[in-house]
Amino acid sequence: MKVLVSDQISDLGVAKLRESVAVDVKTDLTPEELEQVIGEYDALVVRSSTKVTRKVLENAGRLKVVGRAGVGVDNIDVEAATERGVIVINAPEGNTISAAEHAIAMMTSLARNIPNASASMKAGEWKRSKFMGVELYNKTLGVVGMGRIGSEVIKRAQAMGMDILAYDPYISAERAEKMGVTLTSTEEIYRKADFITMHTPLTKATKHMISHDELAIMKDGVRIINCARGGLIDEEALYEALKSGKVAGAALDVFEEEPVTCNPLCELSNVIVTPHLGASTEEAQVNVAVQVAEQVVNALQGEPLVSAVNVSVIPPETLADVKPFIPLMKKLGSFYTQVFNGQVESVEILYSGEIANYPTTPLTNSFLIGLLSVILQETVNYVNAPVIAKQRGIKVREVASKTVENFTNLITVTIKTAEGTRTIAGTLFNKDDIRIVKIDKYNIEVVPSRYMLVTKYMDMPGVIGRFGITLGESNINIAGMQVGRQSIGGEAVMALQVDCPVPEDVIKKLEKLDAIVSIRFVKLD
Ligand SMILES: NC(=O)C1=CN([C@@H]2O[C@H](COP(=O)(O)OP(=O)(O)OC[C@H]3O[C@@H](n4cnc5c(N)ncnc54)[C@H](O)[C@@H]3O)[C@@H](O)[C@H]2O)C=CC1
Ligand SMILES: O=C(O)C(=O)COP(=O)(O)O
Repeated sequence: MKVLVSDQISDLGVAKLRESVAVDVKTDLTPEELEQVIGEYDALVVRSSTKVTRKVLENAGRLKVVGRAGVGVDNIDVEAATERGVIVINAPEGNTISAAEHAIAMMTSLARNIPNASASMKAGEWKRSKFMGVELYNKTLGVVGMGRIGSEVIKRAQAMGMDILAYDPYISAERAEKMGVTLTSTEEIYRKADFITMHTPLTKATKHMISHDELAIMKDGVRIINCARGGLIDEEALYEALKSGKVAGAALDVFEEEPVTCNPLCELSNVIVTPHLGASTEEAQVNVAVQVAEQVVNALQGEPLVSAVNVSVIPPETLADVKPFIPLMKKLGSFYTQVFNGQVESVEILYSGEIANYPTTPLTNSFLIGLLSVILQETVNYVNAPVIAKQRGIKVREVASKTVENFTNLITVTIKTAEGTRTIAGTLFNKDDIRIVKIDKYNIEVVPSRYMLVTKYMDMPGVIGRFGITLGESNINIAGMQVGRQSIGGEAVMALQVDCPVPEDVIKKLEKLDAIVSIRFVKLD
């Protein structure tokens, strides 16, 4: 496995990657050079500078994961990545404090004219009256976006005695109340706030959320801080409002086009600027680089993820409880496809017992990976498994039940096919010991192994003996055996663990034995 790091990240992150994979660090590639070399890599690690476009992804035949050492993924074409089954991972928490502190630093600097006053004094001047400031105390701060960074900004602003008005359509009133914040509309923020700070991602919905109309209703002399993304504010409209004095000042860390070479906003004396430094602290850079490196390695190794943006992830607090079920689900899916025939129409997965308390979508996707990997040449992973299932018209449904008999947890999969309905169920003994406990109507206790023979036969004396002798004559060692039947003399199922693959001619010999109904060779990874 080979990873390309195309933006400057902490050495500790690179070292973490190198523990498991080969790493090339190339931070000065042009977009064209990136398109040329990306085909050699299994993973790409970026910050905000590298643009991971559809074209880059089209050239990335081996790419499995893009890791963003930071929060915003607006420089990555996530839709194109998802279509190609490329996982996009970010490090959402590592730079929260740094970005929040930067926003506060920008607000205080703006209120007290610190950058201009400093530049003036360094130029040999002593002009006290020119740099009259305003207090933050008792002023109203409008916070647009009350996620991780917005919330940390709020705590710090409250400590400075500011009144907060916040807007975030995806935050509950209860959470806002706990933080001592009034949730309101953007309009009220624009009409009432003395300072406005932006903390939403840049999306189609948030692009230019502040433009001429919004600026027009703002308080005269409002001050605006943007340490989120340049595109949230229409820069031309802001320029006019700053020029006219409607907006007294702006503190900008981010710009519509980066890197900035000749942005007119930089020429205005009531604007203070920093070159996208919100996450540029020693602490944040170590945090995000190490976090993303761990996640990229996990993604390459098919391990569960805690912070992917285009995959349902297992929240870190439940990871230890949910993770052991992933191999069970992959094996159930793979086992199903190898044992049963018929075009799959729908899959219903019933999660019963303790597991019903956890987020189960990653487990459902693990089942789909197992189910689809056997029949498809393309790599099936957590990103494209649900997409492929949908494309093939397979309806997938999850059901949860907290009650279950005989087991602590039981996962029962019911599959409707053109040839009838099939059932397969599995569980874990002692936390991670996988068992398939139901195959269709038969209760059985199968230990899934690398090579298996799953046989339906008529339950009568001598069948199992002759089966064993035939395998022995072909030099195939039996490692274990489980049987399940509903009634004496009726149809029964036998699962045999064998030590090596069973060749086709041996299967043919076995099929010819008396009382054998069907035989399937199963290989589980
Ligand atoms: N300047 C810098 O170096 C940095 C900039 N950022 C930027 O800050 C943004 C926010 O980061 P976090 O707080 O960590 O993300 P987050 O995901 O924790 O919070 C974003 C919040 O925005 C809200 N939101 C989404 N759409 C909205 C809308 N239309 N109106 C109002 N609120 C909306 C979400 O509900 C969420 O609560 C990132 O997306 C990134 O673009 C992040 C880190 C560093
Ligand atoms: O994490 C983010 O969203 C940031 O904006 C930080 O960007 P950077 O990694 O410093 O280029």
